[in-house]
Amino acid sequence: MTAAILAEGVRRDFGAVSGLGPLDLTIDDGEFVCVVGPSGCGKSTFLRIVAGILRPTAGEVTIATRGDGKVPLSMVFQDHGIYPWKTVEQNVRFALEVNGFGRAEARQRTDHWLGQLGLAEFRKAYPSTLSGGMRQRVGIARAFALDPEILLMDEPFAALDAQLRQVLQEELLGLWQRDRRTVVFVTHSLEEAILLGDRVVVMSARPGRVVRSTEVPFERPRAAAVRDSAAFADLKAQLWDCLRHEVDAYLATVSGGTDA
Ligand SMILES: Nc1ncnc2c1ncn2[C@@H]1O[C@H](COP(=O)(O)OP(=O)(O)OP(=O)(O)O)[C@@H](O)[C@H]1O
Repeated sequence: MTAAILAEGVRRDFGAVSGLGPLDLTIDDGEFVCVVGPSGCGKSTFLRIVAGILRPTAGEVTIATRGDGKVPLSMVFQDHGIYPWKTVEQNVRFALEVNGFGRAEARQRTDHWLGQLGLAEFRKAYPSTLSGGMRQRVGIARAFALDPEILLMDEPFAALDAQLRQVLQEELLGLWQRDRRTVVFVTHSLEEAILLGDRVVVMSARPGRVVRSTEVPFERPRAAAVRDSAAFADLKAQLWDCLRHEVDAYLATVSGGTDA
């Protein structure tokens, strides 16, 4: 299998602060990888480097796509990343049109995804009039509508209520099972990571490196009920053992006030 994303020795410093790495990670074409790690370890920084919106201080990320989609790569940001001066509908349609979708297809995809995300009746609303969770749904609708070959998601469901989160997790699983796009999904929830991912990557405390990479053994298609199995609980406990060590390291730096 070919690598869709190959990260080699990727580091990013912010002034005197080492934000990330060196990080090495290979993500296969069509693989769904979930990334967990303590707060501030560099998860968003890594995604932004993969997305090409931030340069690494050292190292390299190589992206290889199949070329069978109109959009090679798209990202759902933690802070929504939507335009405040465009309506909900315009935010989604504009992204499609600038990425080469014709007007009719852009309209059809916009309608479909606004409907899927419960935003149809808010299509004419401006983002400032929406709740944080709704703004996040606009960002998700836009990314899903683009159907990119590589989808980068930075805690996309964190601001949503539990029910909507579950609906969208299942929607994302369904989409992925149909098209096998490459997905890199950052989350604070181990449960979400195990439910969705082919693999869970645990990052160290800042500057984040990969400390564990574990295949998720549950068969696809996967439903939310897999969460109730003993094997799920067991895997979650194993990953938490590893993650807790890194969270403790992070807490020690915060309470010690060190910056190294
Ligand atoms: N523009 C910036 N200027 C200065 N420091 C930055 C900048 N962006 C990120 N950092 C620092 O780099 C480190 C990694 O940040 P990043 O946001 O990637 O972490 P994260 O793992 O995504 O955090 P969280 O889980 O809290 O969202 C943090 O210590 C952060 O403060």
